[in-house]
Amino acid sequence: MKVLDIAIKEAGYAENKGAIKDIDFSLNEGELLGLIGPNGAGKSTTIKAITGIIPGFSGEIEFLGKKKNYVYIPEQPSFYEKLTLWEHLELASAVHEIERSIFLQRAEKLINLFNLIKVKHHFPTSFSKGMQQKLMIILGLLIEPDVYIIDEPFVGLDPSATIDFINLLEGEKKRGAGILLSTHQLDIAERICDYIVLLSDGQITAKGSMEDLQQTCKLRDGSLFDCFHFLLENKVC
Ligand SMILES: Nc1ncnc2c1ncn2[C@@H]1O[C@H](COP(=O)(O)OP(=O)(O)OP(=O)(O)O)[C@@H](O)[C@H]1O
Repeated sequence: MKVLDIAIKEAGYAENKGAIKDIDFSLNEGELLGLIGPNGAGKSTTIKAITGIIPGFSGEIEFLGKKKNYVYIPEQPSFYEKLTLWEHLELASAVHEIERSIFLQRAEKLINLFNLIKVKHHFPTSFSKGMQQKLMIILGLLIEPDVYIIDEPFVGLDPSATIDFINLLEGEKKRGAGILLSTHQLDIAERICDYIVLLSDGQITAKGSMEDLQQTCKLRDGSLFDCFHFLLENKVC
C-alpha cells in the first residue's frame, strides 16, 4: 500500500523557481527509498517541497497512510534553547498525544540505546553535532509515524550509532512505516534502500531497485557508486 505519492511539476525559490522539475515517485508501506544525487541536484529541495517548507511549488503530494502523518528529520538540528533533552521528549509526547506509559518506555529505550542517558537533563543546544542528530532521530522515532522524511541522517553519527539507527529503521519498516531519506553515503544506501531515486540538475536521472539500476547501466555486479557515476556520465534515462 502506498503511504506517499509525489508528482512535483516544479518547485524552488524566489530567485530559482525551477530548482526541481518533474519529480514523480511513490513510497510504499515498509519501504525505504533513497534520494541520491550530486551536490545541488535537488535532494533537499525535493524534501522541502514534500514537507511544505518552500512556498514555490506546483504539483501533487499525497500522504496515504493510516494516520496520514509524517516526521521530518532535517539536516540541521534545531532545538528550543530553554528546554532540556527530556523536556523536548515530553513536549513531543504531549503534542502527539502519546500515552504516558508508552512514551516512558519508548523514550527511555531510545536515550539508552543512543547513549544519551547522562545528558538527559542537559540542554541540547550544548550538545555535539552527533548528539544533536541523535536527539532529532529520537524525537522522530518516538512518534512512530506512517512516513519518515530524513535529510542526510548519517552525517555526524558515529559507527555504532549508525548501526543502531539502521536497525531502528529496519524495525520501523517492519511496523509498516515508509522511509524517504537523502544521503551521500552510497555504501549505506546500497545496503538499506529498497528503491533509489537518482537526481541531477533538479530532475530524475534514474529510479528503481538496485537490480534495476545495475540492468540500466549494464553493470551486473556494479555497486551503487559505480551505477551513480555511470548514470550521471551517460544520462541513460
Ligand atoms: N535557499 C535557497 N535559495 C535559492 N536557491 C537555493 C536555495 N537552496 C538551494 N538552492 C538551489 O537549488 C538547487 C538544488 O539545491 P539542493 O539544496 O536541493 O541540492 P542537494 O541535492 O540537497 O545538494 P547537497 O547534496 O549539496 O545538499 C541548487 O541549484 C541550489 O543552488
